[in-house]
Amino acid sequence: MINQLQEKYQLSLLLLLASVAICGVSPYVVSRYLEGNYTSSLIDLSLILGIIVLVSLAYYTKKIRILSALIAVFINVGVVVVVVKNGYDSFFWVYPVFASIYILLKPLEAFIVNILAGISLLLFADILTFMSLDSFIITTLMLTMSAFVYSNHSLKQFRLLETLNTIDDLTGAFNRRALKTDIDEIIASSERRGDSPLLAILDLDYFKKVNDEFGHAVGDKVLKDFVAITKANIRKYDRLYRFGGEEFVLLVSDIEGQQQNFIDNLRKSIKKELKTPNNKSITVSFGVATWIPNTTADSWLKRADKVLYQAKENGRDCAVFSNE
Ligand SMILES: Nc1nc2c(ncn2[C@@H]2O[C@H](COP(=O)(O)OP(=O)(O)OP(=O)(O)O)[C@@H](O)[C@H]2O)c(=O)[nH]1
Repeated sequence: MINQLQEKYQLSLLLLLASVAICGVSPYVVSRYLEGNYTSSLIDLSLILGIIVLVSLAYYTKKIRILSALIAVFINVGVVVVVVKNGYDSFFWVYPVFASIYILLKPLEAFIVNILAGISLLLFADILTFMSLDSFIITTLMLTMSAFVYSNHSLKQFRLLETLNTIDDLTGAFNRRALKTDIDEIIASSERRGDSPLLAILDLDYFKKVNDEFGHAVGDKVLKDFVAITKANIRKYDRLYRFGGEEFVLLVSDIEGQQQNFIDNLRKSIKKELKTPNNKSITVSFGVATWIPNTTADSWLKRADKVLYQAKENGRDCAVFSNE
């Protein structure tokens, strides 16, 4: 979920960057060709074509992070080459290129890439023949540092947005929206790699009684405690989602051969640690369905829900595995 949001955002920025590069650099390809400056025209043309190819690859392969990094290096090398070749005439391209690196990389990475490009300019281009060293250092540093601050701030805002979009604010578990995306991803990766994930629906037993006896605020705290205990007893890559009310979904990535033990241990840990204010154990019923070929998000949830019903019928505080 988180990645998908970021992916879409990054992809739209890449498309914007490609459009700006085409509109901004194309006139120079033509004018330099007409002036007889064929090498510069060819360098500009290569820059445009390279950006188009890399952005198209990002669009079709969705390997956005690595291709963004390649584009960043490509355009920074490009601008150094252009300034080495054309000197003062092309120097001012340094500023928009340095700023656009922040679209492509994380703030610190962009900062480092820009510093390296700045050093390369000093080493390989004759910029000190038309500007002083202080002017070069101060103007490029001011630009890259302002872009760093802005980009860092945007990154923080983006992360906050991701959290608001994917986390249940009462319990801190992932929300239903995140579940939908993650189930689709886990199904796709199981089909590709033959993993054995499982999906379990966890439903607190007699939770209404907790609310009735101790009040809604205590009920809320029990839900939060349940999430904290469950998270502490699952592995790093397993994820817990609030499905609604006192019902949660657990997605366990790859657990071939240990499903029964894993679920039993989790159920027992919750029973041991989750308590009412008068120290009575709160138990949980589990409906568990392992991934099988041709599973869809819907059919997976339905299989788990069906056996959850059986677990409740069997007297609760137990786990039933689907054999469908
Ligand atoms: N405190 C609190 N209660 C909630 C929340 N969401 C749902 N509930 C309560 O959860 C209770 C669910 O009750 P039931 O569906 O009857 O389930 P149960 O009492 O756990 O019984 P079984 O599932 O059959 O064992 C209801 O009383 C809801 O009001 C919440 O966010 N906070």
